[in-house]
Amino acid sequence: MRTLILGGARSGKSAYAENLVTAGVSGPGAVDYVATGRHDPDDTDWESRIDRHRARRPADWTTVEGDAAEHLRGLDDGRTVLVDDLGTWLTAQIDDAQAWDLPRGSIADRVDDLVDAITRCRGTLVVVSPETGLGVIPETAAGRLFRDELGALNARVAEACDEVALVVAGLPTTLKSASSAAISPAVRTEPAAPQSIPAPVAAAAPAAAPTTVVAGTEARPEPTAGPEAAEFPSITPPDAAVAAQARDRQLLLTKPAGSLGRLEDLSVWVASCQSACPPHDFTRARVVVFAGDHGVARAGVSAYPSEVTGQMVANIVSGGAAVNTIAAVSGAGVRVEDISVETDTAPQVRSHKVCRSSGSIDREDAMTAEQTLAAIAAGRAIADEEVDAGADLLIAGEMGIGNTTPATVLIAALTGTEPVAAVGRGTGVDDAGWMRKTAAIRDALRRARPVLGDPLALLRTSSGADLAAMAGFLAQAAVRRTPVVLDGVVVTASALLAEALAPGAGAWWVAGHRSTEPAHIMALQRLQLEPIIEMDMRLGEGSGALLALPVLRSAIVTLAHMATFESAGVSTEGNTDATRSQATAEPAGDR
Ligand SMILES: O=C(O)c1ccc[n+]([C@@H]2O[C@H](COP(=O)([O-])O)[C@@H](O)[C@H]2O)c1
Ligand SMILES: Cc1cc2nc[nH]c2cc1C
Repeated sequence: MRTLILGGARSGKSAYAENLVTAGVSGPGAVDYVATGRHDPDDTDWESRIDRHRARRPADWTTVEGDAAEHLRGLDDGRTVLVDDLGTWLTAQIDDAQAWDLPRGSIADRVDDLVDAITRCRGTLVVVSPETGLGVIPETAAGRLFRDELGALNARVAEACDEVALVVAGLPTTLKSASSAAISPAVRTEPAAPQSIPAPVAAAAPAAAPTTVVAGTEARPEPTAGPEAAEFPSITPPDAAVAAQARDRQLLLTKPAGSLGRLEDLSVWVASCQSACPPHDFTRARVVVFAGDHGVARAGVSAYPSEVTGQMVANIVSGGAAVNTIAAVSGAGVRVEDISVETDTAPQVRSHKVCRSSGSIDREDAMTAEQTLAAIAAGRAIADEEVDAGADLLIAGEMGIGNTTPATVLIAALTGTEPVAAVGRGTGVDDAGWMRKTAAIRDALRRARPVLGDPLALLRTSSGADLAAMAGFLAQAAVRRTPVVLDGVVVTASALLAEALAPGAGAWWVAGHRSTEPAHIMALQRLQLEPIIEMDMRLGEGSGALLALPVLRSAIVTLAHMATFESAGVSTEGNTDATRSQATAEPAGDR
């Protein structure tokens, strides 16, 4: 896939391109950043601009300087390359050819060479280029030459690329789209009109094989994993000795003992996860959005059609979803993974794809046993990739039309709740849709009950590949001693299964928020987790967890950076033993 990102000066084109690359990268160290700007020690403004760009890039990216065309030609299939940008590349070519006073076209051979390399590039390529042709005609001959040469170069590169976007004032507009993945009018901001929801599937429909096929349009072997995918080592809890140190340190800080309330518990938890008191702020917080479709959506259980799942994956890749905007404020990187989306998605987000849609759990298994293991293995591999790339805080988010149905089934099954008490409105189904959803959940629960004591079988019959992958991800985060902020009802349903697969994993998680879904409350109670915030959200994508992240960061800075009574010369009078013992008491169990 080749993508060209155009934009004016300070339009946000580089940040957009970086986000595009980061959202889809499948492994650590897999990004080459081709820096086309040349250093000029005499130009401090230019040098500080280069520094700013460099500081923004993840540490595990490889910076490549030199001949961009040559680098693109030598590339392996699996690599992702960001070329930033063609304006400085062109300047260097004109400089080298001393062509500023020559006629247009004097560096045609170099332009041909680059366009040829882009056309043949086998990796995933994102090219940034300035759009200079919209302003006033430059006053100098050199300025006019540059503008014209760049306009011609952009046109040729746009021709060679599959997708082209123009960024204006930070907002991307798609000029050329590779596939139907572009958002269609089916993505609504309001719930669908009832008549657009497919008719419900008859409850007595005969059981069928799961509607799962091999991913991708190209022939690709279905991913496999052995039984070891679901075997987790015993989980070691966060460091209890450091937790005690952190509690003691809280008492030294310039505030009445216990006055920061739950912030104090959170700071103790982070310190114990990091085995460090004082704890440090997260250096690489990451949200991974697990995307998948669900056959049960065809029973009319959601307010939106299944096509929205693939369309929203493209939206997340482009940086336009809620998760992208909130992550930017909370200081987290975004990655989206197509685990089981029905439609085709961009190649860079589907390297862990297990199947196209999961089965309709009201009448068939969600997956085969092999796919269940492959999905858990995918989630574990994604967690490993993130931790290996330096992630020190993980968030699981999800996107999948119909996914609150399997989530509710899992939670109701594991907490012994009646469907009517657990079923929520999801994306906003109307009353008729809610009744169809309740009937589907009732039918799915009937299929789930015989396998309640077997987490693997429960995932296979009653979840989805995306939920199974999240369970693997959450459990593996605990194996890797990496703290996690949970999101809404779907992520928390997967967390219940992760705890069943890897007992003790829950000690590494906090609940970011409480969504409006009734089943979410039950799942949180079962995990003994108290949500950090409650904002009546029901979006998913990791949005609620991301909103809680600044609270977690605040907990860290208070414990790490507040002055002590001693250092600030503040009297400890009144900081009585009574308040002290109250504050040092073990947290009530709920985090
Ligand atoms: O996170 C939640 O608690 C939550 C609650 C309701 C809906 N969602 C999102 O909405 C979609 C599922 O809703 P539905 O109605 O299609 O089952 C899926 O993409 C979720 O991310 C998420
Ligand atoms: C547009 C849309 C965005 C979402 N994000 C998570 N779930 C979603 C569901 C819909 C329908």
